[in-house]
Amino acid sequence: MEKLMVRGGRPLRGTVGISGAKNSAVALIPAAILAESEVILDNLPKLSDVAVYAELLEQLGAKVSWTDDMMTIDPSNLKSVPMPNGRVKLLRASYYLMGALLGRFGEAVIGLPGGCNFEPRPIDQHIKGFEALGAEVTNEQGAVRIRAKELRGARIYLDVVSVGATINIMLAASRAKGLTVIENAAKEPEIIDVATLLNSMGAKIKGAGTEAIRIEGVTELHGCRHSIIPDRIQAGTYMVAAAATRGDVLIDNIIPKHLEALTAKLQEMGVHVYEMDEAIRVVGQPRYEAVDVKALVYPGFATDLQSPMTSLLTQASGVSILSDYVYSNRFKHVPELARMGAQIRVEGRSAIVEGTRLNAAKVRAADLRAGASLVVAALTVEDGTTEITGVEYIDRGYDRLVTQLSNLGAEVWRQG
Ligand SMILES: CC(=O)N[C@H]1[C@@H](OP(=O)(O)OP(=O)(O)OC[C@H]2O[C@@H](n3ccc(=O)[nH]c3=O)[C@H](O)[C@@H]2O)O[C@H](CO)[C@@H](O)[C@@H]1O
Ligand SMILES: C=C(OP(=O)(O)O)C(=O)O
Repeated sequence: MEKLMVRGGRPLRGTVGISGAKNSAVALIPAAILAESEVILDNLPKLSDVAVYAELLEQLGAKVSWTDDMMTIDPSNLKSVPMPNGRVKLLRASYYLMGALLGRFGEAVIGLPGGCNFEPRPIDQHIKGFEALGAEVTNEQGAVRIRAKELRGARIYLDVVSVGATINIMLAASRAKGLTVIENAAKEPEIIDVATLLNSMGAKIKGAGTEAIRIEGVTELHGCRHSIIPDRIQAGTYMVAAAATRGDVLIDNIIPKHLEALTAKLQEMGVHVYEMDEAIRVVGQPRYEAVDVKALVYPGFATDLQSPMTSLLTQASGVSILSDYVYSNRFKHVPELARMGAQIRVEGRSAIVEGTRLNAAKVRAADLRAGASLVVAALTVEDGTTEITGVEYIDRGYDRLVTQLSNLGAEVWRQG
């Protein structure tokens, strides 16, 4: 079993360049199959989720070539092949094949998605959206079968603000007849990125990034070239790691506005954070104040940064409370951090963290960001080596993690 080994206690120092965003990439790749000709995606992150998605597109008959950070997708010979099982189960974002295939072929059979399972993650709002567009949706032995004779635009009010449902409805509606309005839409930067790609392909989408998105359906979409936005969650994780190790790191090639909630929280703790046009410098300090954090939908504090932030708050003086209002049970990192000596208790949707020194231990990443949280925690440990298993989760979301951390002076390596 592969492990990530971390010998901590060294302040991170230097510059780290951030790759394209996972959560954009895994939506842009399926979006490309709505086109009749070649789509080129630049600034693509090297992640296992992206590799799985490339294979899924190949199974559907697309020609995919991926070199460095560029992927070319030729969907001209695509078919709506049923995918009830297999690799669709490996990632959460396989649900975007539902919207994309529905838009292109009027039908799709896709197994219920996998990905990180910190708690049940329903897709009822995606289904509600497809049905509003005129599709018939049935559940057949764990796979979702969606069929529409004709997709017609509709007004869809989301009962919960959902990134996935907003994007999935946008994908299908871009080829529906007439106007679709998504109300109570999610506003995450990745949604704007997908709308930008679709508009470059010939779609007519307005309002992405606000709570009302208007999509005027078109009959055909064409190929284009698009550069993926930087990964704000990877960037945020390095910001947190720089603060936790009392380092001095320039996080480069990012959009600082996407990280405003984290920047404000770090400053409230006493971390020195300097925003530049496309970079943020984080300078750690000897003492931090405890703070309360509420994970919310964008532009609130990102739930994907809640677990790494928990590790940082073990390094603050006093008691911090982290509450997650997006995923109320996203605390699989807590028992593992406790093995490292952390003083944390979970009450309802909150983790209550008392500042303390951490020690080396053998721990397991139960999901992607729980893994990131363990890496941040391990980097603070002054003596001994922390062994982290569950590396396959971390590989879903961190591009060349060992190289990036080593370049910042950390002692990190993979074993086994
Ligand atoms: C691939 C991807 O982009 N993943 C991100 C995406 O996941 P994902 O798109 O799956 O998350 P959502 O925004 O849909 O989920 C937000 C909340 O709505 C609930 N919900 C969602 C859909 C639905 O049909 N019904 C329902 O009840 C979820 O259980 C959750 O409590 O946004 C999450 C919230 O920012 C991030 O943690 C994930 O990293
Ligand atoms: C939960 C995450 O990803 P996914 O939705 O792909 O499982 C994440 O990126 O933290």
